[in-house]
Amino acid sequence: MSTEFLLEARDVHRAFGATRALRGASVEVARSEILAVMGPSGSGKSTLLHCLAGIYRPDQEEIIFDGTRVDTLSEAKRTELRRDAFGFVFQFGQLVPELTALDNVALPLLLAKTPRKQAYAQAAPWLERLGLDDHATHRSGELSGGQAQRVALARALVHRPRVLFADEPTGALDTLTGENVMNLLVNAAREEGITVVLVTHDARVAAYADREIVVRDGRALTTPSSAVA
Ligand SMILES: Nc1ncnc2c1ncn2[C@@H]1O[C@H](COP(=O)(O)OP(=O)(O)OP(=O)(O)O)[C@@H](O)[C@H]1O
Repeated sequence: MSTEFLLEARDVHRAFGATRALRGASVEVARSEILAVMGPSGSGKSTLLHCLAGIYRPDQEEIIFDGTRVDTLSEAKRTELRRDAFGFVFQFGQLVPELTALDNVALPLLLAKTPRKQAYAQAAPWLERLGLDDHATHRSGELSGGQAQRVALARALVHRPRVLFADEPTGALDTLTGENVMNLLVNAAREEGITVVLVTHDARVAAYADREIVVRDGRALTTPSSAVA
């Protein structure tokens, strides 16, 4: 099995009842690449991200991560893979509002049974790195949208994932705040060599990526120009 790419979808199909969200989507993501996934609303972008991330199991064909078939793994193994190798940033609602910013960042490590002291020692520098050290003890429900998204980013990166999956990470933010979050996301990914799959509607956000693909009618097209027809 080829390990040239870190992550691949090969001819992936996925339906929800009568809705055929993916109809033979194929995509290859190189190591340390930042890939933007664009396309119209309802075209299958989020479904593709969920399949690549081992959240949804495709109805047909393959997802391969680092040379291993993900779609045939047990639910428990896919959960383990997501926890250990992947990080996630979504548009909304990822933080536990009652917990402080620092607790939220430490949470994935605590859930992975990292000793408490070590988890907090690992989490604190991420808040600092994302310009949030003054907000470490604030409850996340009290943060602004941009601050909350930076905490979510710190939480997604704290265990040094191999792949960061970001689904409209700036979708709820104003332009300037969104740019700030994207700069932090891209810089952190480049410094850590983390591969990024970034779903976005916004061409300005996609411009941060190394490459973009367009999803249309459940299939992935490799260049925007080929999507026009
Ligand atoms: N959990 C689900 N249950 C039922 N239908 C779903 C589900 N998830 C997605 N769909 C349907 O599958 C199709 C593709 O949805 P998906 O969310 O992947 O598109 P998208 O390109 O990410 O859209 P958007 O840009 O609007 O978020 C849509 O018709 C959607 O309604």
